[in-house]
Amino acid sequence: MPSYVKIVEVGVRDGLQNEKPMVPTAVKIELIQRLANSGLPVVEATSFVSPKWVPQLADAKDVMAGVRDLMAEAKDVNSEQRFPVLTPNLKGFEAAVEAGAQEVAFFTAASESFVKANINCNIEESLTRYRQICKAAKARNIPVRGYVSCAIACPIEGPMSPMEVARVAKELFEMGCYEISLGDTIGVGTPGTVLPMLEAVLEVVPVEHLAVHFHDTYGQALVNILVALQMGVNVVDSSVAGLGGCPYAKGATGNVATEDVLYLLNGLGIKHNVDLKKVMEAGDFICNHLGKPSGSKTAVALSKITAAQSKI
Ligand SMILES: CC(C)(COP(=O)([O-])OP(=O)([O-])OC[C@H]1O[C@@H](n2cnc3c(N)ncnc32)[C@H](O)[C@@H]1OP(=O)([O-])[O-])[C@@H](O)C(=O)NCCC(=O)NCCSC(=O)C[C@@](C)(O)CC(=O)[O-]
Repeated sequence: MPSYVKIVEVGVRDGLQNEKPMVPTAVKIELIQRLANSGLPVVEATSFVSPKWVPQLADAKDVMAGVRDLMAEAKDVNSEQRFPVLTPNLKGFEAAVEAGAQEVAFFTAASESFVKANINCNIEESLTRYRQICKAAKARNIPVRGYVSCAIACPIEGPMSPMEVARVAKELFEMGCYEISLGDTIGVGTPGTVLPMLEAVLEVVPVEHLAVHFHDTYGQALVNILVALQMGVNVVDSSVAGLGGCPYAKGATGNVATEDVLYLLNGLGIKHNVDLKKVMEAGDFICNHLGKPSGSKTAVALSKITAAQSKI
């Protein structure tokens, strides 16, 4: 089991990208600010994707204007805090760099159908695009993270082969990604499927370069995270208040809630350097704005205790 886990907060990007009503840019920036203030080491800020494909993130450039101030503050206090953005092609990468991004991430999948539906190309074409981004990023000293979606199953094709997940992860690692995030995009995995997938990937990518990204559709995310931790993975993606979903899988819920992951890590005595209370406050802020209840069981339980205590 690792002694420290790095949480990659993806709620502002992965969570909000699925929200239909437009969230004002100022709300997104305040959410990023609140999450950064909780001590989260990585807060994914937005995506430089086509606004026709993801209208909610059409304000990426303006969001980054707010993030630039946070990056300056982080530098002032000598913090390693990072605010990566998603870039699906060279056009997105150039726009992200121009907007001040200091780290980027790109995303492919183990499923041909999902890659086609998500970025309108096949897996090999996506890898070719990403080699171009890696080259451009290396020239500017910009770290690059890679996602493999459908690491367990695809909403269109069904169960995925662990060998194919490993093949794509290896390609991303070899082209220069410092971290590969394995996504159970539709949250169908259990330890029975997560274990063989991780075993296959660990054959080709060193564990210190892996992250896990579980959606919680069937309530299996925490147990899957535990399996990953037991295998030595120490980077976990999560989303404040469990925001999110998958546009291609009806009923798929958001990422595992950051608050729930923190509660698990506290119980295991694993260090994370994040203030759970401040993450809960950030969750309240965005849930109030969206008019939705929190998807975090921990946040709901702890809020009830606090409310009960305030009545005594
Ligand atoms: C990749 C494309 C752009 C291909 O989309 P396309 O339609 O094939 O692109 P194209 O190259 O043919 O260009 C069409 C138009 O898009 C523009 N365009 C082209 N590129 C960009 C760009 N970067 N930024 C802004 N605009 C762009 C381009 O300029 C042109 O504009 P027009 O001439 O028609 O006005 C599109 O499919 C796309 O943006 N997809 C993004 C989908 C997405 O963001 N999905 C969610 C993220 S993945 C995810 O959530 C999973 C993850 C990571 O969380 C892990 C997990 O849970 O599994």
